[in-house]
Amino acid sequence: MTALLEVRNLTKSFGGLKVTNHVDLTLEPGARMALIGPNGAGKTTLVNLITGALAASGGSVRLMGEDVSALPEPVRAARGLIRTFQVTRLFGSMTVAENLRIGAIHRQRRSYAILRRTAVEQALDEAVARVLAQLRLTDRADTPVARLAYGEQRLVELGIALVMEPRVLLLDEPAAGVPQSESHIIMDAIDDLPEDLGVVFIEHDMDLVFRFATEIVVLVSGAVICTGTPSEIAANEEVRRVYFGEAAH
Ligand SMILES: Nc1ncnc2c1ncn2[C@@H]1O[C@H](COP(=O)(O)OP(=O)(O)OP(=O)(O)O)[C@@H](O)[C@H]1O
Repeated sequence: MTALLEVRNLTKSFGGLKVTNHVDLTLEPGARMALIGPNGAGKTTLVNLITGALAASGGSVRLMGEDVSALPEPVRAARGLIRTFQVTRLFGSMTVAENLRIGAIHRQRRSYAILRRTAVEQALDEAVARVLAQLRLTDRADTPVARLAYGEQRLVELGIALVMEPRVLLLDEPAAGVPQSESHIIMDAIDDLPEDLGVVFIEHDMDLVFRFATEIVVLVSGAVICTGTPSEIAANEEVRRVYFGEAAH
């Protein structure tokens, strides 16, 4: 089976500072991969290199077997490499459905070009309705985003990514800023995503990581120090020492 995403030897330097150091990652369909590491470990930079927001100094990114390393960010997005941001970027005065429609229009450009106008409108409505239902936001469709609780705003942000029909979804701290009592709503939504999708998420809350990840990648000083299942990572001495700050015995 071809991996959804294959990152090989990815490297990035800012001047003399190597912030991504020969990183290898493989994401299979259905994976929920958590990217963890101390502040400044290079997690966001790695996501930016994968999406093409930042140009790599070396290495390659393959999406469903195809080398996309030389492609700009919008072209990678059009092929299904979609990301969300640490801080929400929504249109507060517009409704939930209108925000999702913007994502749907981006998607439309890539595949509805041959349809008639009414068919396009219908396809947009259907795509928005599908994602609203998937995220249990249907009853919020006509509410301006600024009136939603922050946790729901983050769900809308996830919705915009979903309406673009990702094959690989990269989430930069999807539950950041959401009260802990509500963060499971977002993680449950991620957990419920279609089986054939691959998800990479940056998360600092270890409870969420160990509850939702199928695979964990530990990044320290730009390099992957360990990759494994949650139980393998929990048992790894080096991770406990370097990342969780436990004294070596
Ligand atoms: N544009 C830039 N120019 C110079 N250095 C940068 C730039 N962007 C990031 N860095 C540096 O790269 C390193 C990694 O930053 P990055 O934001 O990727 O880490 P992170 O693991 O996502 O951190 P956090 O958990 O705090 O979000 C840091 O030392 C940061 O200062």
